[in-house]
Amino acid sequence: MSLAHPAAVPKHRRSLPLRVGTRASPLALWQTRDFLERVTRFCPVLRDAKAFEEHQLITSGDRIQDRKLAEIGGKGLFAKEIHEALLDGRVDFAVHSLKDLETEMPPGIVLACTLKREDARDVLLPGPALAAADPGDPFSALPQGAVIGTSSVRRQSQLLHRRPDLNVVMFRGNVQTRLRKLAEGEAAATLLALAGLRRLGLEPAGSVPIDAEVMVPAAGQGIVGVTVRADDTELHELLSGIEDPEARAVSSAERALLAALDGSCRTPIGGHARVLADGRLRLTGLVARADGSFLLKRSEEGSAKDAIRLGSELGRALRRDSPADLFA
Ligand SMILES: NCc1[nH]cc(CCC(=O)O)c1CC(=O)O
Repeated sequence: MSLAHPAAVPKHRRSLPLRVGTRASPLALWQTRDFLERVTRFCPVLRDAKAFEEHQLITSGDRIQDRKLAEIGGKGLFAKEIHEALLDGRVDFAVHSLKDLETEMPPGIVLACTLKREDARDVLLPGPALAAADPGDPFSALPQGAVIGTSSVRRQSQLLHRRPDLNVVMFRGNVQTRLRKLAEGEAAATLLALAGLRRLGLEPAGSVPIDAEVMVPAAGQGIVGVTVRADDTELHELLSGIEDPEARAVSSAERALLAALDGSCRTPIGGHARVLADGRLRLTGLVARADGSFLLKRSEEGSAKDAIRLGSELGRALRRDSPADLFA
């Protein structure tokens, strides 16, 4: 069956089904199935029930649940096995949370498209024992010494910088697991990505989104990215048809910032770009120490066409003005 569609007429025919690689968490599956629906809308020839085959892959990040990501080697762990399946030809493309993808793709793999961003903000979720947080100032509403569950050094550092009295405890596992721990009182509150909660329909009452310049999100947070083999030009062309140019611009700036900072995965780093009314980009970058004792945050504006340069330059400036040991 041919993949003919309005934007790209394929040069040759390939056989269906197309095999999509995905993690097996409820969020990953939601994102993958949502993506397939979008492709199908864009390319009606794929509306066949058998056009796609879902391959659920277990990654190292899924297997190791008892340690901080920062300690076990960071974000690449959610993608390594998926990249391998792609390079081995076991799958044809793969759907990822962009924030879990390393800034530089392994040789032979390209980021074929980035999808429209869901809300990039982190959200503060108070547990049952806590009154709803004050939307005006979510941090100061937390009681003295409160226990906050998170295993993200980025969230931890920003919290502790504002509230050194808080006690941060490790919270890992998928979104549902963390919500269960919160309900069982393992922490008074937790912080999660709003995007994941919203996609799963789990955005609880009383949760407070925190402005992205107050709690700087992770680069790529809220954006789904799709990878393909670099030599599969036909599929690359098809997938890039549903690219969201704004998501590409903001994520390019954020990921270039992250790459320029080249922190070890233990370094708390945040990056968030948005498009201003005049079409320019505003990028905010953050570097901190995990205990919050050092925190540097800066914003720059620039042309969306130069998103990568904007990110690299802000990243280099932040690096220059931070203690060298953060980048060991
Ligand atoms: N690290 C896990 C992860 N990867 C992507 C998301 C949320 C969805 C997104 O950012 O697109 C989450 C959960 C979280 O951080 O709360």
